Amino acid sequence: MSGELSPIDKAKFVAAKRSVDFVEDGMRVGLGTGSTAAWMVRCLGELVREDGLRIKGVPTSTRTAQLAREVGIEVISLDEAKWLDLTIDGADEFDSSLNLIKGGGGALLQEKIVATASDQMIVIADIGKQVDALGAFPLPIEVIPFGWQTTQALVEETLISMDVLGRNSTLRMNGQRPFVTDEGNYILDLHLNRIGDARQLAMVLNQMPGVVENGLFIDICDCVIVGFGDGRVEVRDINAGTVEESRLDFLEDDNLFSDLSD
Ligand SMILES: O=C[C@H](O)[C@H](O)[C@H](O)COP(=O)(O)O
Repeated sequence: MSGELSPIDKAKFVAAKRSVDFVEDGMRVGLGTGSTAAWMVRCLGELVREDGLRIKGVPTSTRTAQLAREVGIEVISLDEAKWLDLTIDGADEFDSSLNLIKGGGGALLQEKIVATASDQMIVIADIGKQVDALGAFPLPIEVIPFGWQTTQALVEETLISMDVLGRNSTLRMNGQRPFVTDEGNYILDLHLNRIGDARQLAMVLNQMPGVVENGLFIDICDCVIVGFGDGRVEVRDINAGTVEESRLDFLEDDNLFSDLSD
């Protein structure tokens, strides 16, 4: 039951639950990837099945596509949708300007394409993801497998010359083999500790041959919904400059939450 869930899981759940209030009938919705986004997909599925909500979902990974179909959401490709009303996704870090690090689950490339093709991007996160400066979470960059070590050396040399990085990047592994993204690429995690100029870093990284995309999301997120372990939720809208607080008191009664807690 719900009592067995950690405060972080409760925080993720309440942020996800609040986010589906922003989904309206007929919308084309980008569906993020990760543990927080998975709660959101389940909450949306419940609305589809029980309230007759009609939406089309564009998943950002094969994992999310599978979950969305399982819970009853109609899945279409981004090319079928062409443009999206809203994307809801998790994040590994967010700062006060709502710039993000994403890609802890390796889905940054599709996530960035989908979020950029949306009228609005809402991030859902537990309060532990909030930082003063991005970079404590290792910054993922997606690289082409061909010559990846040469790309890694180029990245490191360039960042050392910018005083951003010591020789400290790692190839993400899946057991004994490199982790492979949905697009067939590898991930390098850059251990930066603190990123001074995230906008400049994002541009420099994407200019390097072999780098497909980086996990910095600059000026893409419009709103973050922050969940707390006690059921409190804050909706922070960067464009409106507003913070709306509420509390979800349903934790013990919520069917979906109880089901997932078992
Ligand atoms: O590649 C993965 C995504 O960027 C996730 O949204 C991010 O890693 C956050 O995941 P979680 O909600 O599991 O912390």
